[in-house]
Amino acid sequence: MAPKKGLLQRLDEGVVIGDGGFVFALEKRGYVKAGPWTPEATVQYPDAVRGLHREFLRAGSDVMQAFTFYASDDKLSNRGNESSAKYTCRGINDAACRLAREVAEEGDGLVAGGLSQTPTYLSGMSKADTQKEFQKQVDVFVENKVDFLIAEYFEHVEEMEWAIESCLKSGLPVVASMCIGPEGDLHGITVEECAVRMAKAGAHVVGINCHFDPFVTLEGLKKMKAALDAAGLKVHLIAQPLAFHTPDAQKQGFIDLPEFPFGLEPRICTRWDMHRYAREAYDLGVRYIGGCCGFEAYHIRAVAEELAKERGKLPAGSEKHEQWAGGLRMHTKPWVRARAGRQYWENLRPSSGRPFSAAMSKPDAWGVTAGDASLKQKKDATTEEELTNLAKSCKVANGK
Ligand code: MET
Ligand SMILES: [Zn+2]
Repeated sequence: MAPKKGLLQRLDEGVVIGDGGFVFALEKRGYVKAGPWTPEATVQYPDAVRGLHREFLRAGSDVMQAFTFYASDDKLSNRGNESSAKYTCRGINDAACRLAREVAEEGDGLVAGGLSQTPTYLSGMSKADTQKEFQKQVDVFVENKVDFLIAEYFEHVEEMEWAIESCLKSGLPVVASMCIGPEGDLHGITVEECAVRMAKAGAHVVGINCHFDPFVTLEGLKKMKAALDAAGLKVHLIAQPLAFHTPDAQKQGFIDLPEFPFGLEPRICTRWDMHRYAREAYDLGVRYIGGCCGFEAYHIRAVAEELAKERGKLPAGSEKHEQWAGGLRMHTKPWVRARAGRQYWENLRPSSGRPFSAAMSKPDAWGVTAGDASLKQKKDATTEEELTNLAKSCKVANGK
């Protein structure tokens, strides 16, 4: 058997499809707790994690991202989290790598180990302290022989540069993806400068994940591309946006919207939104195209179907999904059979079914970020008194 092609060769030759949102999907299924959003499920519920990898593989994902989001030791022991003590940082990351590899081997998938932003940085601690947390995860990724590393969900380019430096020591290809939009990072660095700094730090692929919808994300990527081209920096681009519409989000993205995280459902993108996203991303020159929170397997399948010509194949999951609603030709009712075509779904404006819902919300906009005292993290659980004080500043809870 020919050896597997690596990430960079695949990107040079064509398009690579990423996976979808693990913490969000597994939270809904009952295996991840919203709040800490840590991935101890790799040890507690390996079947659930394995099953989700399989769904994405069947939908067309070329990459199995090991479920190591927020699996730095400091996050696993933040605000009363007992996952570090119970399962250990090493145990959770190691199990994640094994599960991803197991499923990747069932197809032609690549395995990525992932780092994300840390409470250590958010608390204003040093580069050495922050990199110590990264190193614990990178060591496990190297031992498990992952195919590449992905530093994702960073909202400050400074912490991202530190993560890239830690990743590069492994000798593996490094993907760097920030959760920022067209307005740039949370310390006021423009999206253009973030891209240039990630590339200069040595990342092989740079871009954006999470926090914004596919189309806002692509606006950010357009700016990144222009800045990279102007600086003569040759790197590939990655997009892994939300599957929620966020036209009203500000700098801090969807976590600032009042519906985050338990009332976002009316904003979910359709599979047809994802066709448009995949096409626009490809046309912009993005070659690593995937998803983040809210992306389920059918969203990834839509990306794979839109890019079927470019990839020379359809995903296995298309067995149960004829292109452009073709399966509806088998429907019993004539008005539903009439919908068996591309034009119908491209012209549809779906309604929300909620008569008193507005199209947009007002973000919370507390305006604090790393360096602010209110963002200092701690190991102790949040107290009742702290909660009561926080609720006083909360508009929705006070009926405003
Ligand atoms: N790759 C991570 C996941 O899907 C990214 C989460 S962003 C909050 O869980
Ligand atoms: Zn996300």
